[in-house]
Amino acid sequence: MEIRNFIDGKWMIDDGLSTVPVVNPANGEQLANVPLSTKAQVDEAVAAAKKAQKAWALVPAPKRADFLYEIGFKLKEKKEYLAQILTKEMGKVIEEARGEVQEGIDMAFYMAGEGRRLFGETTPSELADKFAMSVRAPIGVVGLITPWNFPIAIATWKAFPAIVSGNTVVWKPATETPLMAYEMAKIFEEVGLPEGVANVVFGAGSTVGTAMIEHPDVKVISFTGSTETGSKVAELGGKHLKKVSLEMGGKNAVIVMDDANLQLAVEAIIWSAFGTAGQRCTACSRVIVHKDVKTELESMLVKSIGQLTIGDGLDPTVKVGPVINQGALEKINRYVEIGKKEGANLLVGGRALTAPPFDKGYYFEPTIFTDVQNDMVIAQEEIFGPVVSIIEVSSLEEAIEVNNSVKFGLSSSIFSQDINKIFKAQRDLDTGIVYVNAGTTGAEIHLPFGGTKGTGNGHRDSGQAALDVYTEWKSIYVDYSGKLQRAQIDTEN
Ligand SMILES: NC(=O)C1=CN([C@@H]2O[C@H](COP(=O)(O)OP(=O)(O)OC[C@H]3O[C@@H](n4cnc5c(N)ncnc54)[C@H](OP(=O)(O)O)[C@@H]3O)[C@@H](O)[C@H]2O)C=CC1
Ligand SMILES: O=C(O)CCC(=O)C(=O)O
Repeated sequence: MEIRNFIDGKWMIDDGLSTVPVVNPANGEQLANVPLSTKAQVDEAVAAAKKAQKAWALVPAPKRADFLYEIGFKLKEKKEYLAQILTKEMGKVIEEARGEVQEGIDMAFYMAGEGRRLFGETTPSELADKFAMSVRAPIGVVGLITPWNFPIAIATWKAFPAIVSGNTVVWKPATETPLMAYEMAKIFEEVGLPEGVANVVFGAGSTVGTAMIEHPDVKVISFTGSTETGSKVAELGGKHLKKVSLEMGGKNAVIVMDDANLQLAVEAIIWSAFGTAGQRCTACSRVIVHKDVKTELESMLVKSIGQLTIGDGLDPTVKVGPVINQGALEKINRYVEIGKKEGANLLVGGRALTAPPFDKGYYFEPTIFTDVQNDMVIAQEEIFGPVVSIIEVSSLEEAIEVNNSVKFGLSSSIFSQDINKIFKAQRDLDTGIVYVNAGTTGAEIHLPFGGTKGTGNGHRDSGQAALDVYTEWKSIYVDYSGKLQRAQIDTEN
């Protein structure tokens, strides 16, 4: 199958472009070819988006929202079909793929609801016969750059709030996982979204992403990906005075206190560390455990890991699928070797699986290191694979300090039954998301999603907060006194 760019409501025939294969990480099967677009396609897409934007902004927001409802219904109708493709291109197990498509459906309906809200403010004026209000105004053409680990959900977190608030979008999906974007473009076409409102341009980040950021008609860049790439995006965006929203890496921890329900903590750690083979920015990659329960927690974790089936995510009995590609496998392996050299003890796992039936895909055993010191590389850097470090602490204060000592600030979690400890922790943990008696993953789409420090730059995806990325506040004063009333004139003296 040849994937095509979707620009101005049309499928482009870019015969001159080179292509790269899209590969199923579970078994090496070639699924499609994706074009490597150039600046020329970006220019075309941005021109189409710019042309469409003025008219789109004048469509009443509830009518814009009607398209999102239609998109939501289509996603629902195609949920199983899309989930199967998602598992094939990205590797996550089918129940997680269904969950991801569901996030897209939820986001479509949630943001469609915004078409009848998009609340502004009215306030009293200082002056008589004067009305004061503020409204959200669209910004223009928005560029979206998305990663491979959530190839549909993250795009919906960005595209839907942008579209409902009157912007038009140019979306560059990750080259590794273009099929979800291709399917989404088909849905844009099927629901009759006006030409140019949503455009999809496939290709390498260094070419297509850069061309989008540098384009003078792209006013906002919304990026999710690694901290390394995000900082390049911010630098280039800053140079071109773009509004840039960044969601980047994480080094998330589950804190297990001495009074925790250990069974619950174990289930949460297993799910949030090894779900999606650890390739979530919210994945648990550190367990910060109170010394009094460390040994018991470790033996429960080892027992639980033994029950995880590894394999092709399309098999419903499989709990841990492959990682995305050979490069990821090698990166995870490197970190495991570093951990061993640093003196951490390998409790379980630690190897890539290369013998049949795993030899055609990219599989890594769920891995736990224990006796990890907080300053070790494996305790500080994002590994983005199924590897967890256990760090022992003696108090809640120490647990919070360890949690906060990394350069990232996305998600954290505490297991305790003591309300005082829980409230202290939710106040002092410095991440954008805090879970209590639950793992570090599983964000809901109607709350802000994002993090502090090296994870973000102050913006958020999802929830009402996402609207702040795609709108400008406009304050409007209407004077109906019929005379010139001068504000800011002090008449008292
Ligand atoms: N905080 C959050 O919300 C989330 C963060 N992440 C983070 O994303 C990372 C994994 O995703 P991954 O795709 O590898 O991340 P990358 O940063 O490599 O890529 C993300 C996107 O940026 C593009 N890109 C690459 N280079 C540039 C560039 N110079 N200019 C503009 N765009 C560029 C990529 O394109 P291409 O690859 O096609 O070349 C891709 O579409 C992890 O670090 C993870 O923590 C993931 C999900 C959520
Ligand atoms: O697990 C979650 O809450 C969402 C994770 C996510 O979006 C990501 O890892 O990219």
